Amino acid sequence: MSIQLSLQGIGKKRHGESPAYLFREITAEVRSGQRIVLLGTSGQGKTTLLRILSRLEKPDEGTLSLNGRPFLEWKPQEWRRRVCYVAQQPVMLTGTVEANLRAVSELHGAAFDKRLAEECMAALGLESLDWSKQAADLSGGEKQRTALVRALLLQSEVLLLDEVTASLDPASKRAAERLLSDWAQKRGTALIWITHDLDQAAQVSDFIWFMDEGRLLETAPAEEFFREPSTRQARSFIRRTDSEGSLL
Ligand SMILES: Nc1ncnc2c1ncn2[C@@H]1O[C@H](COP(=O)(O)OP(=O)(O)OP(=O)(O)O)[C@@H](O)[C@H]1O
Repeated sequence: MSIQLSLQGIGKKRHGESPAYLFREITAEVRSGQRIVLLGTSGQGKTTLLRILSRLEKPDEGTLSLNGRPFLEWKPQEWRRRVCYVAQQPVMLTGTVEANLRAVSELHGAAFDKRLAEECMAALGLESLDWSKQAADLSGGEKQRTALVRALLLQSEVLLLDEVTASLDPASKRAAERLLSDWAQKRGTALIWITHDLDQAAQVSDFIWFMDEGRLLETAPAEEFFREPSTRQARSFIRRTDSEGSLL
């Protein structure tokens, strides 16, 4: 499998004048079709890291490369088409559901694949949603699923998923997990997925990245991570998360 995205010594300083780092020395590789779950307690900087990976924020240290080409050699929009960030709070554009679904292809001058959009909407239980409805009038869960489909239609090489099932009911959550895993397997899209739900993490991951104390402390095959985490911090994280259900 080819390496798609490479992170070399990525660091981000804390806001303000403080010389302290939110995280640093993040080095890892992401290969085609890998399903990676990014775990860690609140405030470790998981969202910030994903935003750096899609170039919505700049790192203070280190470099990224995509398919062997350093990030500064890519136009930001070209990069973001390939490394797509899906936020926890879906941002709906003004206009209809259909306008939202078409927005991505319009932005990138590509043909709109209506059939693919219909298939994805149906896979997420939105087959009867009226596409002429104003996106602003959708429920939270409908918005989250529509935003996910809109991102899938970009057909990026890497999808960065920030708690994208947080406002879904259990059946819709399972449907999203299935769709995204199938998507990774069939298309070779790599997924980096933040979740606080350890059952979901075990379900949707091949690899776990675990952040703590401002570092990427573990990168391990998921089965190995859950069976025998190699750091005291990860053991304690799993114990606490298991006993509390989640660590929001
Ligand atoms: N330069 C910075 N960029 C982003 N966040 C920063 C920075 N400096 C300090 N912070 C703080 O660090 C935390 C990082 O938040 P972030 O959402 O990235 O973490 P997270 O691990 O995803 O948390 P959660 O699991 O709660 O979503 C926030 O409390 C933020 O205010």
